[in-house]
Amino acid sequence: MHSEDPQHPPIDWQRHEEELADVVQLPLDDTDGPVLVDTPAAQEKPRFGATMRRGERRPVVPSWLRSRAELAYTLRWSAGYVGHVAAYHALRLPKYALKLVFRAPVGLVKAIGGFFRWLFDLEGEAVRQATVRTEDAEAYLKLSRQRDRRVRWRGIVAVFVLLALLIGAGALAVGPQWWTWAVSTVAVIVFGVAGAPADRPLLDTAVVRPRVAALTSDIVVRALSVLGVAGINQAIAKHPKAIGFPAPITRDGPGWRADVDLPLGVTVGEVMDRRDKLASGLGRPLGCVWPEGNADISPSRLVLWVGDEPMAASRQPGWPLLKAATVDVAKPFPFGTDPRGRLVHIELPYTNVLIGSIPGYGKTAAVQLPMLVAALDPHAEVWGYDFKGTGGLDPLAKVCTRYASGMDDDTAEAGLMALRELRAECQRRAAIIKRLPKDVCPDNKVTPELARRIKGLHWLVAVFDECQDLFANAEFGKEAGELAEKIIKLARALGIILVLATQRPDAKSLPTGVSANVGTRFCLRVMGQLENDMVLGTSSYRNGLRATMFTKKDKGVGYLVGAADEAQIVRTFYLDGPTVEQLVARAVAARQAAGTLTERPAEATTTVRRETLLEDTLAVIRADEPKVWMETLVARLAGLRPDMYGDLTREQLGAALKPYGITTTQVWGTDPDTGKSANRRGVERSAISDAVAERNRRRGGQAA
Ligand SMILES: Nc1ncnc2c1ncn2[C@@H]1O[C@H](COP(=O)(O)OP(=O)(O)OP(=O)(O)O)[C@@H](O)[C@H]1O
Repeated sequence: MHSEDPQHPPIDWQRHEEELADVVQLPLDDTDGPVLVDTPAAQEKPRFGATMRRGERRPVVPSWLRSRAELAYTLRWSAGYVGHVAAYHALRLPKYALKLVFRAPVGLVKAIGGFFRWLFDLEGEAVRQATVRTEDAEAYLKLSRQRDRRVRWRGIVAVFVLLALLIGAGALAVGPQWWTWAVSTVAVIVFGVAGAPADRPLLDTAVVRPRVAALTSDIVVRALSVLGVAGINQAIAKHPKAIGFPAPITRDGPGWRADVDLPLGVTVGEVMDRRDKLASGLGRPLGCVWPEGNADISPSRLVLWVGDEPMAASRQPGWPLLKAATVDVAKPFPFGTDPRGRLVHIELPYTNVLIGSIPGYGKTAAVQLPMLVAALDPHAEVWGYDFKGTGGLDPLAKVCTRYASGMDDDTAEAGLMALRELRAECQRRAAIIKRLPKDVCPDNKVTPELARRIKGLHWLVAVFDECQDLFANAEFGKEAGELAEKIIKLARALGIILVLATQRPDAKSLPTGVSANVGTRFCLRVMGQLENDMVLGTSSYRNGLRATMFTKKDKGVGYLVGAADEAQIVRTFYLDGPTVEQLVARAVAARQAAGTLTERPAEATTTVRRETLLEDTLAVIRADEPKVWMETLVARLAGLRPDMYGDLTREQLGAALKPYGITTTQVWGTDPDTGKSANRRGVERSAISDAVAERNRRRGGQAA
């Protein structure tokens, strides 16, 4: 009913209510009586402008045109497709020519037959015969007259055609030879095509396209109704159109996209939980069916994308940085592709990265990507720690300033030392930034410009793969967790990027202070809500981000949160061993050219065993020696354990002792070979005995 209709003036609710109150003595005081809740004002539709403002604007330029990489990929694909089809048919040209030659006589006979049928109007013959059989004289006369008329004018046309053909033939006879060839070729092609059997086309099939059924609203509704979600079934039983489609189902990349409004009270999470049933209802492989939520609109808005082929099986383009000579860490880098085949980028500056999954689903492969990006930037520093010791990151060791791999306490301790160093590095960097003038560093943070220009503020990417083995370590875990939390909170603005990967994201193996403060999260397949929420953030599971829906085949496929406004499903780029080695070789070359490879402290390659180094050093210093030169220590250690310390240099020993807080000082002493006294680098015995005591105290405390 229209409110301006003079027949139906707007209802005066106020008056009715007052009248009603007079009759039934309704209390009108709204504090202690029923209130009229559905007021006319509330029933009004929102004004045009308000709804327009909330409307979702479709992108003007399609996504594949907006991204340079995607445009390049689409153009490359199109060129490749056209090239393939052209080459395929070019090779078969002789075969096609032969086919045409053999088919041309049949085509000629067909053409002549057709011509005579047309000339004598033979199509109508059957009807004329029928009128003879039924002895319908009038109809027969009509048809015969029509036939005579037709045959007359068709005969005249035929005479002209024949004349034209004769003149043509004459011209060919007197014209140059190539005319004859040209006309014969055209005639063979035309009659060859006309003579082709209907079931055997002339051209072979250059590209076999997989046949996939289109997605329709009926199919979607049917699939949703077999999920066993009570809310959906009841709503459909009451009203067959209870499931709404706010936008037409469209082709989106290599698949279909359906925007679906689930019935009231049903959430997208309930559908995502039953992704396998949904796939079965749609009659598609599981890897093709990707339900997503759009919580900005409503928890019941489902965006269903159904791919033509399973995501894990579809061909992924190569990593776009495969050919790059150098890379800039400050720029977003391609991390993977989404189900629609579009590139997904992540940024490293000002964020930390957490990657989690059950074993064997692509954590190490995912961790390698930011590591390689940092490695390919000759001015960035990379640290790598692998606490499971399977050697997944070994190929990258060459470009790491610090690297350790192993599942022993040594590696865990090295990890702890690295975290202590990172903490100290944070303080150093903060001090540098504080000293910088405000116009150079207005936001008190490392900018790409500062990272490039100022020594000590370069990007530092520190990777801790299988970090659960560090954080759950009985001896070093607690301190490591506390340090990691502090670093994560501090380091973002200071150019330090922590990348953590874990296969056991629970409170013990991943301190909540760490998991709560990471900016970029990538969750591959996990088994439960707890792990899911530890990696993706609290309430993620409830909000429909469920990495539990990934199946056995979804290797390298996970939810990426924090890289864009919305969570994205991403399949990471997978680089095999030889490819990684190639990239590392290129990174090494770039670093050599830039003179940054030499920055690696000798400690990174040393084979010094940390657990005995302190004790061994203390053992070779006599109790009456307060200070000892480094070279004396190196010589004595080599004498103590030649196989272990035989190749040890002063620099390596210094670097190996540094993480324990032992620094070298000037020591006055006498050279035993020359008898001359001199001031050289050395260490104090007390520093070493303090470090041993501190270590024993820690171990004792842990054991207690
Ligand atoms: N993006 C990807 N695409 C395809 N396959 C992948 C991808 N990422 C990983 N895989 C496959 O998964 C396997 C396991 O990967 P990876 O070693 O990185 O897993 P992980 O989670 O680190 O395992 P673990 O916890 O045992 O160390 C790889 O060997 C590879 O075959």
